Amino acid sequence: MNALNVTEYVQTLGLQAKVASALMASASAAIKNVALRSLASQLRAQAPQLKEANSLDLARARAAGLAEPMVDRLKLTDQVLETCAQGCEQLAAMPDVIGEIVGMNQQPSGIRVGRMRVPIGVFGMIYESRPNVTIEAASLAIKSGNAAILRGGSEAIESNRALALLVQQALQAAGLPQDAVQLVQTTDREAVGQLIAMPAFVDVIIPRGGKGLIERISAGAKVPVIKHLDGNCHSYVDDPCDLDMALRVVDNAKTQKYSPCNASESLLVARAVAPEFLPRIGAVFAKKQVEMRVCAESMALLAPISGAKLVPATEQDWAEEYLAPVISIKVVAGVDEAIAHINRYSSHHTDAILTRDHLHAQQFLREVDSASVMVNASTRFADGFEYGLGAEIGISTDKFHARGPVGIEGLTSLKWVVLGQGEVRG
Ligand SMILES: NC(=O)C1=CN([C@@H]2O[C@H](COP(=O)(O)OP(=O)(O)OC[C@H]3O[C@@H](n4cnc5c(N)ncnc54)[C@H](OP(=O)(O)O)[C@@H]3O)[C@@H](O)[C@H]2O)C=CC1
Ligand SMILES: N[C@@H](CCC(=O)OP(=O)(O)O)C(=O)O
Repeated sequence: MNALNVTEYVQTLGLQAKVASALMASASAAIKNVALRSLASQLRAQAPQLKEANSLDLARARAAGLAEPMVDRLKLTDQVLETCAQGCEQLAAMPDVIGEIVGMNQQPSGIRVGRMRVPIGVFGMIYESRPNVTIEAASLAIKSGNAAILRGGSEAIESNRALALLVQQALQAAGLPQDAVQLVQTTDREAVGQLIAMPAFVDVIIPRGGKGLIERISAGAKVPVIKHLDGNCHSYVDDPCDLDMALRVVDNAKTQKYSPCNASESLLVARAVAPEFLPRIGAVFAKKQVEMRVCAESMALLAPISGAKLVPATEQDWAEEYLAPVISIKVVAGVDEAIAHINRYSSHHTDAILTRDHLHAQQFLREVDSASVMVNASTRFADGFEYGLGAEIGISTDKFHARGPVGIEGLTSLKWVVLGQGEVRG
């Protein structure tokens, strides 16, 4: 496809999505749920074909030397497909919020005023090479009565093509327009440039990705954007703290998976507990070959651990999202310094305090300026499914419209409805 063809191609997707969005907005809850259940059963029935398509992506990624955590997120295993299928079924079982009217109140004039939840229309989404996101985004689009144009990462193109075909078949089987969910079939990045510049067809753009993507979006977007950006997430071990609990939680937050945006990239430790806690967590990281980028005080406490990969931290490390077996570690005076450090260096995605002090916990919740703030829990919980949303579009690092894990409500807006009986304004 040349540049002109890409432009025309994406515009066609936009036009088709716009037409489909009107039909989706008026579709009944029952029909949308039929589509979701049909998609779930097809994900199970077609698992061998989906894994075959996925194996093409995996072979290409490995040949290109993609890092192991990134290969891991590209995989469509039986377990990943089953989780996707269950997610569709859970969404189907959830109440339909479209058309729901809230806050209806009678005014002195006699009119009754409330707000109705409606789909946004068409959303365009650009996301990483994680094929299960295609199903999460498609199923949320269906349930919320929107149309979606999906542009997944290029390493996942074969998997995404196979998944998008199933989604369109499920839509058709339910009598819904198949263009309600369309995949951008080219990996040419020109398509992204076009997708973000079509206000006539696309109501909102949802980018999930790192700094390169956001630069492109900031430079070219002509429609509103809900940013889902990098996660430089912190775990802060306070004084006083249950250090056995902190050990479990920090280990999970860093090492359960290295690629997700909600993995902790930075560990802060209160000075009073550092001599006891740092050697213990350092031994865990050493065993798992996690490189530690450390402040001078941490270095002195961690140096005796055999096999520890220790590197003096630079200023850049405090702001870094590694997405790899690497963590930055800093000793701080206490909760005030921890909060100040987090507000300076965090990407405002998810940050956690591990503490026994109720007032410190309350202070952390109030003062840390991030989309999710947690007490005594792993940052890895920042996830739509874990928050009870059924599925997630991603984790918004914006403050407006939607913040943190975005589910059905984030894909809707509230319009005013006014019910009268012939009242006129005096
Ligand atoms: N907040 C959230 O919900 C999430 C955030 N992330 C963040 O994403 C990043 C990791 O994923 P990674 O794959 O490296 O992210 P990238 O930003 O490299 O890629 C994400 C998507 O954006 C596209 N893209 C990237 N740069 C450009 C550009 N200049 N022009 C057009 N398209 C572009 C990619 O396309 P192509 O395939 O062509 O490279 C891909 O589809 C991390 O920072 C992570 O925290 C990830 C998941 C969820
Ligand atoms: N909310 C998701 C994280 C999604 C995410 O960050 O994905 P990725 O960056 O592709 O590994 C989860 O915890 O599963």
